[in-house]
Amino acid sequence: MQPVLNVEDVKRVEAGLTEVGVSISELMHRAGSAVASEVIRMGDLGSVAVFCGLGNNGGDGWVAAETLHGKGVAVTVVSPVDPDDIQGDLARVVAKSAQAAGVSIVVAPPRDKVVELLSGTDVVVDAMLGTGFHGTPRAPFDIWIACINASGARVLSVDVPSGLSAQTGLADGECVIADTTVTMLVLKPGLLSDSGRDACGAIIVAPLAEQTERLTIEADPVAWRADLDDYVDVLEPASNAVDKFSRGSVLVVGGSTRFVGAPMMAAMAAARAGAGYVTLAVPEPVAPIIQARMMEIPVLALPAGRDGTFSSEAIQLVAELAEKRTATLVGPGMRVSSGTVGVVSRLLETKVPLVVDADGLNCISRLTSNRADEFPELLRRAAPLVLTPHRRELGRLVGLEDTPPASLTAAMEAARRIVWADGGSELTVVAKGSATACVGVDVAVLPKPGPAALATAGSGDVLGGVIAAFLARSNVDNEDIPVLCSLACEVHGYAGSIAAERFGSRGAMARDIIDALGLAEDALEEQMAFPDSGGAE
Ligand SMILES: NC(=O)C1=CN([C@@H]2O[C@H](COP(=O)(O)OP(=O)(O)OC[C@H]3O[C@@H](n4cnc5c(N)ncnc54)[C@H](OP(=O)(O)O)[C@@H]3O)[C@@H](O)[C@H]2O)[C@@H](O)CC1
Ligand SMILES: Nc1ncnc2c1ncn2[C@@H]1O[C@H](COP(=O)(O)OP(=O)(O)O)[C@@H](O)[C@H]1O
Ligand SMILES: [K+]
Repeated sequence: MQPVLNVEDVKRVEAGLTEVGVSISELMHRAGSAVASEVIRMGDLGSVAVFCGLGNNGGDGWVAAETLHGKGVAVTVVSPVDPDDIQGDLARVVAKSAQAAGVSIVVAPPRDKVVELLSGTDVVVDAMLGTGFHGTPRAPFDIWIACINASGARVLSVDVPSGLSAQTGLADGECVIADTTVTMLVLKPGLLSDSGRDACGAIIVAPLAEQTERLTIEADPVAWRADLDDYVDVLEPASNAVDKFSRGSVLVVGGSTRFVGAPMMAAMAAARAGAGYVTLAVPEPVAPIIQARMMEIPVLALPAGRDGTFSSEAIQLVAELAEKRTATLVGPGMRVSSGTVGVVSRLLETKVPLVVDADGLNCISRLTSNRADEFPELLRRAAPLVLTPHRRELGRLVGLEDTPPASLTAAMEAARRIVWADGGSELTVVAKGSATACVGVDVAVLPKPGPAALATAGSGDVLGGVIAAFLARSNVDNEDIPVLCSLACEVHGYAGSIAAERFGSRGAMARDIIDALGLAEDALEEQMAFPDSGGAE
């Protein structure tokens, strides 16, 4: 797994490196030379334009420009001010050095000059704004960013695309859309989430020093990005000596007269994700409709109230059904009523692995008056418990119903309030979004995010089914459940890619993701076994 550090903690690595004798100036030289190497690797370098800002991000750009110039590349630096007028000492020194070496410099060009320069440029190095960026890009950078994005040149961003927050992944104004981002020392969360996913292109981490890895771990990574080989041990190896029960049995509890599709999708997804036996428990009025559409999955009709949701008579029956299965998923399409709240709280008392999704989560919010983090005894149990909220559901769980988490880091923070209050390794919160974090008490694991095709109604029900199937199929220790959930997210994401290929990136529906799950898992397993064979990136 690769560590991800909050931007403020990157400073601790920087300080640690200074203590072992690697100065900031030395780091800047190494950063600039890492950028230059990557530019050269990009090839076809007729001419390169390096757009520099006034801080150390700009300093990296000046070093890269001088290095490229020294290798005979035609390079022009675009700077808002003359090197002598750069305020920061470090950046001024490297800018003057580049100037003395004969690098061509254009100072404060008007927009039409920038456009003209870009029209003859093959590669742009974006060294305007780095981790010191805050707010909205001011002139001239706002103009330069727009011109660069419109230019069609290949773009390499230094540390982070200018205009993007390396911490939140949000961009208040326009940000550079890069083909490649060479980020210094370590991954930062904003590169992996929200607008960062579109802006960064391929991300290359330049560690800059051999001590970086140790110092990064000492600086307490906010999350770990999973690699395929991290998943090798979390699922049981394939065997022919199985029957349908030993392959894992899943109970899906959900549905109401208002929502019939959600529990069906979750149950189908659990079956496609390899559970040998899936049973669906739904309120009695909708059971015949659902059974008529489900061939492989038995549907159990449980007592319902006049509102079309589970009634209190269903509570004990559901618990007894769950105790006979390897894992249970509760929530899809269930609505919030006194009966469904009772079902969820009773299931939490059982001894079986449990996934709570959708209205199951809203039942927990109802039970705790939106403060799940203040009632840890409700969630504390011996068997695994996985909550799968999207950001609005997560907000409702922790008193942020009016201001749900708006970034990956905010979502991880909200999820941590729940898991840290609980304190046990049985609980994992899968904080879903355009980037998802699987947050346990000791670690937050970031799966490789799937395509935007996943943003379609029912896609969350599918993920709930996959996680339940994986819990049913796996024997991992509680500590490894965040990794197991991360694998479930990657299978879901890969299935989204297959569905998008088949039905179009905008046409894929949740049912298509379900149908691709089995192929997606096979393909991922193949990539795990033969990591160098390529496959979907
Ligand atoms: N960490 C490390 O070990 C290493 C870090 N390194 C590099 O240092 C970078 C961080 O450098 P940094 O701290 O100087 O900040 P940086 O991103 O250049 O920005 C500051 C400048 O931007 C300006 N500015 C801010 N907001 C703005 C806005 N909205 N619109 C316009 N301007 C705005 C701000 O102006 P101010 O707000 O102060 O008026 C100031 O002039 C980091 O990303 C990496 O590339 C490497 O050298 C090697 C090792
Ligand atoms: N832009 C996106 N890129 C990648 N994955 C996404 C994106 N938007 C949503 N997802 C994923 O799709 C799923 C949507 O879940 P959810 O919001 O619960 O949907 P629903 O309630 O409609 O079933 C989650 O797994 C989420 O991580
Ligand atoms: K930048």
